[in-house]
Amino acid sequence: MHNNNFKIGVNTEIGTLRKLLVHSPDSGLGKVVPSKAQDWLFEDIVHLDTIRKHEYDYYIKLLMYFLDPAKIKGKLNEIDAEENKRGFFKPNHPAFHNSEHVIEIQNLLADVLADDSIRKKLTAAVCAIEGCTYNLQLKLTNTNPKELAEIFISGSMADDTMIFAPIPNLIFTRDVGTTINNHILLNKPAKKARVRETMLMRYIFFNHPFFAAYRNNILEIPDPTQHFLRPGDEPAFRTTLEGGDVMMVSKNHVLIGVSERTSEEGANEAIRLLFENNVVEKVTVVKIPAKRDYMHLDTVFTQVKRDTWVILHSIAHSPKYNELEPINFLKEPEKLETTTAIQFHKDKPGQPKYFEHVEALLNDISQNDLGSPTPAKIIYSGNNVFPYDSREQWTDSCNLLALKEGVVVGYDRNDKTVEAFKANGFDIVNVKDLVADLESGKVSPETLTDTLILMPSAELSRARGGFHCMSLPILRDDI
Ligand SMILES: NC(=O)NCCC[C@H](N)C(=O)O
Repeated sequence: MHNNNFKIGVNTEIGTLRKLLVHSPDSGLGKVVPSKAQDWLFEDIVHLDTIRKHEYDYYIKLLMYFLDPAKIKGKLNEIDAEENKRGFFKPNHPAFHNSEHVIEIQNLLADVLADDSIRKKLTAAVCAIEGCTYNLQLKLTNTNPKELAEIFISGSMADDTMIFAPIPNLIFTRDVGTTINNHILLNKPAKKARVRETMLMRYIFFNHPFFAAYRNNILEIPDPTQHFLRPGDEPAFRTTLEGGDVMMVSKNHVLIGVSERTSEEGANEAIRLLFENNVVEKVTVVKIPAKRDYMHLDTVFTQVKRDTWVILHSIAHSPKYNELEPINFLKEPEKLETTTAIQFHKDKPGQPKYFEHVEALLNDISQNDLGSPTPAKIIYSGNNVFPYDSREQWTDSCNLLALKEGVVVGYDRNDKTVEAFKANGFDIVNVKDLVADLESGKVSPETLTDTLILMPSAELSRARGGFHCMSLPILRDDI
């Protein structure tokens, strides 16, 4: 059924993207109610038709021109025709694109569920975490795999009856795992709303034929034994790690954010696994303030080119405090908004290296890991002008996806950040114009350089994640 030459391999954040996992907004996003929006980690309720037709579909089109042009080039009019009812974008529709480069998770799940034994096990597991009745479990076990995949993700039966909560954050595929060279590090979510996603992904990675050759390369973070012995639900010592906190910056070097979502314990386990399995030689832990605004490392910076990064200034350089102010003697150091970068080397246990600030780390990656002859250029969120710096970071100005080195995808709403890109010599294009030019042949993915592609964002940004979050790269070219 599938191509046996399926390869995975990512060793930078910016090499030309060849394959990624995505999930298009499913009906579950249209079921988020105001009273649950925060619990389900959405900032607001979203309008399903708009988020799909007027926002996310453009992302799929763009990805197709770059990663799988044969599926789209010359066919755009037909794909967009009213009478085709977006079939190209709907996983269970006969006209669905079924790309093996822009890979829809719901379809991988359906493939895995076609196996009777896996369907039984996974249905039992989902029913256990969602507290379903045994009768419902039997009914689900006997449901057609494609329909069942949709139910597991949306939380609703085909007749629209809700049987459990949706998992609307599955659109943020970044967070479920990370490709590190030819290994996959699975997440261990901090938030309850993301637990079912993780379980579905575990079954996919361990059972889908695409990943058959890599089964021994899947790294799972265990809980330490003493975890079970602690009284109560002690959140302070939980071992958690979410993919948005992991960045594969160069062949031998991974960044791990310790954040609202990834704990020190989670980072510790990940480092141990990466070193024991000889996956990389260096891991740098970047500790950022644990707050909702920052959530994951990729919400405060991402890489654009080997010598260019976009970052929130207060993360790049921890705010300077007036040491005469009493407040600095009253607060615990960790409650101050400081950010630290600590590098661990596989061959130098117990001898971490400290960076003066995050910008120094980024410069070290650009020059020493990636061979940039000139120091790193830093583009700041909101052009580093108050209050646009934090406003635009909140709407993902720092959360860009590189389609290739220098060509990045971001939201159209972060005006000051866009100005900063322009000032740094980047072309700014609107995705609608770009898609038209890619279709007509006026522009080609190969010739595009130094460009920020602006995407419509009014609804997507309410879900609190950008295109870095909405992508799980599994194959990139070396740079
Ligand atoms: N890597 C990311 O920062 N992902 C964004 C996740 C947004 C989602 N609403 C969440 O809070 O988990």
